[in-house]
Amino acid sequence: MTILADILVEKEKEVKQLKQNYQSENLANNQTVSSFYRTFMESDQMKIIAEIKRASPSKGIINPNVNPAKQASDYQAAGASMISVLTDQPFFQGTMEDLAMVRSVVDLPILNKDFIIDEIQIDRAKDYGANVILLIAAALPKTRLEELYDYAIQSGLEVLFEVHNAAELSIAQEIGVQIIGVNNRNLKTFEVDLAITEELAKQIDLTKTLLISESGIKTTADVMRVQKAGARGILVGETMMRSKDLTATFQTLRVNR
Ligand SMILES: O=P(O)(O)OC[C@@H](O)[C@@H](O)c1c[nH]c2ccccc12
Repeated sequence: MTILADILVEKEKEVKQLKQNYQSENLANNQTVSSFYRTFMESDQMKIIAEIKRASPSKGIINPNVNPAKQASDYQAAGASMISVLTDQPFFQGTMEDLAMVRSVVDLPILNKDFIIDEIQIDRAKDYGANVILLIAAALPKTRLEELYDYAIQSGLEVLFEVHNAAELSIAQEIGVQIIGVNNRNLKTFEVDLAITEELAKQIDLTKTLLISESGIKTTADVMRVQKAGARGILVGETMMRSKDLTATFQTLRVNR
């Protein structure tokens, strides 16, 4: 089995439990945050999405003792445009409480990074203060992706729709998503290659679609490469979590478009 398949088996269990125990508060999200799509599309700078990620299946333990609130406010102070919070527990050691803590200290949009397979996770993301959810094309059939996409949009959330190859990109385009994240890491083999962003970007209408390049970004040259391909933002986890000097790291990863 691939790691993605393993993760999805665990998610099925989590969702089953949630359905028994979790009562969505259906809170109106009344904190006004700016639109992810609009602010990124209108900016002439490459935007940085900084992630809170304690561990991962590909890298093992990265930064287990991170204080999510402190880390998020440091990200905001250093110039992040959005914070991504990994909330998967079994494989990434994240929690929904991490997300709630981050929400209480930043006013940036927040991405709930998880493996979403059911509407109840979208309700929960919103209840805990997320503005954006991730949908991973490789995780579900197209009909289900479309249902979850529509549900999230109707709930007032934005969706980062993640693809890794041309077939998944076609699905994104058929659904008509506004924001595409190209994951440079193959979730089945963990191989990372920035050429994936370059290849897929050629097939995207970048005047209408917001393109984010995700994973494996460490150097100025990496950022310049994906920005040249057409990305308006980068999603960076490990490099941020290992940084001893976030101001310097942000300077390294900041380039003009
Ligand atoms: O730590 P990195 O290589 O900078 O990657 C960050 C982010 O792209 C990665 O965490 C990620 C991208 N898509 C995902 C889907 C699920 C879990 C994690 C991810």
